[in-house]
Amino acid sequence: MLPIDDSPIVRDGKSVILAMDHGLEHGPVDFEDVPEKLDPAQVFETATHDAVTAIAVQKGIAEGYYPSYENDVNLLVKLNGTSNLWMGEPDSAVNCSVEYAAEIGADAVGFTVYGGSNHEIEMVEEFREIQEEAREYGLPVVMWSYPRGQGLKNDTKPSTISYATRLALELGADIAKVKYPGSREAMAHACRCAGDMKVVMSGGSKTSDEEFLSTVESTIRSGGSGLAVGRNVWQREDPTPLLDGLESVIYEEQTAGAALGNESEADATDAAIEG
Ligand SMILES: O=P(O)(O)OC[C@H]1O[C@](O)(COP(=O)(O)O)[C@@H](O)[C@@H]1O
Repeated sequence: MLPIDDSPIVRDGKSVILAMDHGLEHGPVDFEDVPEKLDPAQVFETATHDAVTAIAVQKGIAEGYYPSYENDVNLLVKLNGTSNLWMGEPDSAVNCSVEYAAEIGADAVGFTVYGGSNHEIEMVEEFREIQEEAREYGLPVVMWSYPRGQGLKNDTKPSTISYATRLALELGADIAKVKYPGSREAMAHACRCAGDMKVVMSGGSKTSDEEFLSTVESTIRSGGSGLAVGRNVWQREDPTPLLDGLESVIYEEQTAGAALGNESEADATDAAIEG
């Protein structure tokens, strides 16, 4: 892994990567409740919030919208992706090279590996190529480490998530993005399995502010380095209050309760120290 604390996608050792590749991965259905967010410029605007250290998008969105925001946001280009129209074993087509991502201004690259899929072997070979090329450009590599496929039905089981972080470490990722395994203990184990590599939590479908910030707090207390989140942020009509909360929980290590204004600053600090 690279020493990436000086990378623009890291702030005080932590990251909040705003993911917006859902139009490809899930389709326009994810935008049904917030049709105005179909305009990528709106999500780039959200990414200008101080809490956000990078926006993660596919090549086409990067080409079209990053030039207007290059002074205000850091860019993570996702190098592979699959649509929900694909009905086969989990796989992800490589649709952008590291060289092209660097050319259009990427500060980092992202790549999905579905460990356990029938396509794991090819995906890992593709990851080798992009990881080594990214080293030449000095670009951090974020692995969307999502074990799934064949017999792997529950992709958030603690043993699956700790395997996901370890797999990312062993294959040379700089940050592993994994689903939350359901408890602080399980997340702490997954982080230990990652050695010194950073682990960020994947956001998941939209939940309440309370539930989401509590899970994020648990991730930070477990040794996690932040999150890569999409729907929980941009599916909110006004994402700013939640991003303010994420800033408190992730960078200031406040409790979720304090971030939501439900407990005093002193209580929050005490809890953070004890935690
Ligand atoms: O494959 P899944 O689990 O449906 O989710 C894929 C999506 O989740 C992410 O990894 C994270 O986004 P969310 O925070 O909205 O879950 C996206 O980058 C991606 O589009």
